[in-house]
Amino acid sequence: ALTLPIATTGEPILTRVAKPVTEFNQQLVQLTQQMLSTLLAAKGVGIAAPQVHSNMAVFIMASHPNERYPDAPKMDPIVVINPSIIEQSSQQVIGEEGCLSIPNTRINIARADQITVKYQTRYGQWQQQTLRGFVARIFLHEYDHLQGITLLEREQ
Ligand SMILES: O=C(O)C[C@@H](Cc1ccccc1)C(=O)SCC(=O)c1ccccc1
Ligand SMILES: [Zn+2]
Repeated sequence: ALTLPIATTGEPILTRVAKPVTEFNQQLVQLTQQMLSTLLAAKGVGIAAPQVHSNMAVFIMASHPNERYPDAPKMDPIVVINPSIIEQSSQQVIGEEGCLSIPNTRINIARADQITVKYQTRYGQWQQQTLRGFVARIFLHEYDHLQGITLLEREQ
């Protein structure tokens, strides 16, 4: 699977609301494979479909320890499709974030420390999970991308 060009600030795709996935077909599998290759090549911890010019409600989370979050969990990439947030803790944590679409930028963002989420796997199976800490932060960052929101809109 080859890597895809990453949209950067100013490209309209980053400001649009992504559309729900209805066809769990080979085309979707190929998109997720290309998103994963792009994510790994960019050494990120997440990537959303709009960032590779696709308007589908799909993102990948791939937490791994990094200089900013050295104790981040090392996890197998998770493909998240048609996500919704069921609950967010009122307790928030401020943390530094980057964005593959906003190069050379680090912004401190307040996010809920714990969230309950629902999403479909690449096979269309519904999952409901509670996420905490850095993984919850990644989910919320990618979920924002599906709403057409980036760090620049969240910056105080
Ligand atoms: O633009 C993206 O979605 C990728 C972004 C995801 C993300 C980073 C940090 C917090 C939440 C979500 C990145 O992976 S930026 C590169 C990176 O690995 C990183 C940058 C700053 C802090 C921690 C990690
Ligand atoms: Zn981003």
